[in-house]
Amino acid sequence: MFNIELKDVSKSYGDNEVLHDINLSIEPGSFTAIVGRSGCGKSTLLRVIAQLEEISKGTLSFSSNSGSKPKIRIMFQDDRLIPWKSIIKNIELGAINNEVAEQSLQKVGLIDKKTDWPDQLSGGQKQRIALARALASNPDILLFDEPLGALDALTRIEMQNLIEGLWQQQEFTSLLVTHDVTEAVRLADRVIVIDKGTIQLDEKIDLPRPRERDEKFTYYEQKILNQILGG
Ligand SMILES: Nc1ncnc2c1ncn2[C@@H]1O[C@H](COP(=O)(O)OP(=O)(O)OP(=O)(O)O)[C@@H](O)[C@H]1O
Repeated sequence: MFNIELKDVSKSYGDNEVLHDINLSIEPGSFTAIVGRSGCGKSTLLRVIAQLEEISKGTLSFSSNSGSKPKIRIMFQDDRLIPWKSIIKNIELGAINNEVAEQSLQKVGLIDKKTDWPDQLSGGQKQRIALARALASNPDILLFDEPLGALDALTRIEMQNLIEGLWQQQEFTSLLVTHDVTEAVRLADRVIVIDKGTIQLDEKIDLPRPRERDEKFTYYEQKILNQILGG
């Protein structure tokens, strides 16, 4: 299990400094949500952690007892399935073998779709397949870049429950970028609010699971929303 450590991390695109001196330590197996206004740098932070972007300043490190490198997977708003491969073949791309791919498909409840083509599935089903593909590789760290943003409200809640359940089972470290504060409070142990490339609020969510939208839940929602809107 890996600790993710960012020290004084900045990221610029030309003259545009998108992240400024970010200091962040993320514990192994934790679930962190990153929220903030559009364009505040959420996705950039995720891509930096995924090492899809080079940082301009500071250090990013992953520490563990084993000394090995973490396996990091990322899930996007679009499913990124390969249209000319069947569902099971898509999942096998992430899996060690066929058996693991089938288990993963079972976990997301779509084993009966294994010989279908991506085009034959709904948007919600395709996102479940994308999740199955990411999980089939048994990642240490799973990054979610607004993966539920295009789904209808009911499918979204179903997916949230699925992600929560699988995270509890497989114990990977989760980082979720979302616009939806309710989603962040429902899923995360910790919610980070970013504005203008810096961390404005780092809130521990101290609620039992599964979470109910009770008084304490709405307290967190309101506090986080106020920070985003007022910050
Ligand atoms: N590849 C890039 N080249 C240049 N500028 C970029 C690049 N990627 C992002 N940016 C800029 O960095 C800033 C932050 O973008 P980012 O995608 O991280 O924001 P975000 O908070 O995820 O936004 P949204 O919620 O709208 O997805 C924006 O001003 C954006 O234009």
